[in-house]
Amino acid sequence: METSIIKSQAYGKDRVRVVRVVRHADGWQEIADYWVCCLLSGAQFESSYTKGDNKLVVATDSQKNTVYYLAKTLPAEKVMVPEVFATEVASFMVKKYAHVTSCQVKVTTKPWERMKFDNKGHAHSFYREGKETRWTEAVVTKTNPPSAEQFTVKVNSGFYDLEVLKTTNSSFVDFWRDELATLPDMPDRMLSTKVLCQWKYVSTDLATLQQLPFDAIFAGAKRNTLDAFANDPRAWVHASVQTTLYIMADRILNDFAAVDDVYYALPNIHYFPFDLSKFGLKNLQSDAEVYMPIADPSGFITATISRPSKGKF
Ligand SMILES: O=c1[nH]c(=O)c2[nH]c(=O)[nH]c2[nH]1
Repeated sequence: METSIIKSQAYGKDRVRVVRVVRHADGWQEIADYWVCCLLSGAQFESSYTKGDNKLVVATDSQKNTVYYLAKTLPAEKVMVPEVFATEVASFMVKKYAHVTSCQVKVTTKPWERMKFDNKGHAHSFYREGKETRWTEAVVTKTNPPSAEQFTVKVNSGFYDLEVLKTTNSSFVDFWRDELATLPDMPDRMLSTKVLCQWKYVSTDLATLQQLPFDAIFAGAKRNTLDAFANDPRAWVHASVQTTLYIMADRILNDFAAVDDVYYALPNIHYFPFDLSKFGLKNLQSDAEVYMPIADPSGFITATISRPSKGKF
């Protein structure tokens, strides 16, 4: 039997999630958010496939570290443009390793749009354009069945998948400490969530209910969500996602008398600063510029907020 030959090979790390923040002295911040795939090839890697010989194998873990290392050490303008960053990573690999003859780097990005208030771009708050879905559900119930004379109308409206992110002005400190608590205080952190917001209208009069300015209330709920997230003066550094949630809902209830209560579900999508201290680089706490977003698990903060007269039940 003929021994099989390798016709082609390439190996590396896929879906390296790297986020780079550029913080300007005047408070203006920029963000790049990438999925990176880095693959190495070279004839000398053949023995790792055919002979179990790892001596020349640059671990895929090291390739991942290199992506974060370069995101930190390259000048910002070489990181913020995907094409430039891809060529930088690929050329770094072929220059550093004599036995690497080719490096293929794919960078996929989903841009964060800068939030705008009064037509002015916000310094550090972003959203993903056009991602959210508007949604509604109506339930009409007879009060004295089978009579169709009287009924109540309940309408739930809302939106989900509104993705927002702020690169600063969020914190989480002074939480419960015991032997199971390992999270350090975070006086300034990245905050990102995918908002689900839902509100309720209740009426016994269909015609009156149908006159409500549903489109304006939807727009107002979204505006309040973004504005509370980015700007609310009650807490420029929101103490927690819980506080942010309460402020968002409170603003909607204040703006729209027709809204009975507001429910939010806010996943706290974690972006952890990547620890580069092994490479002599400071990237933790106030030095954080390069982050690793974590798909799972996320925090998950929920609450239904109503006016005081409504009580708790
Ligand atoms: O805003 C937050 N609320 C929490 O309850 C919590 N828990 C945690 O680990 N991080 C955070 N952040």
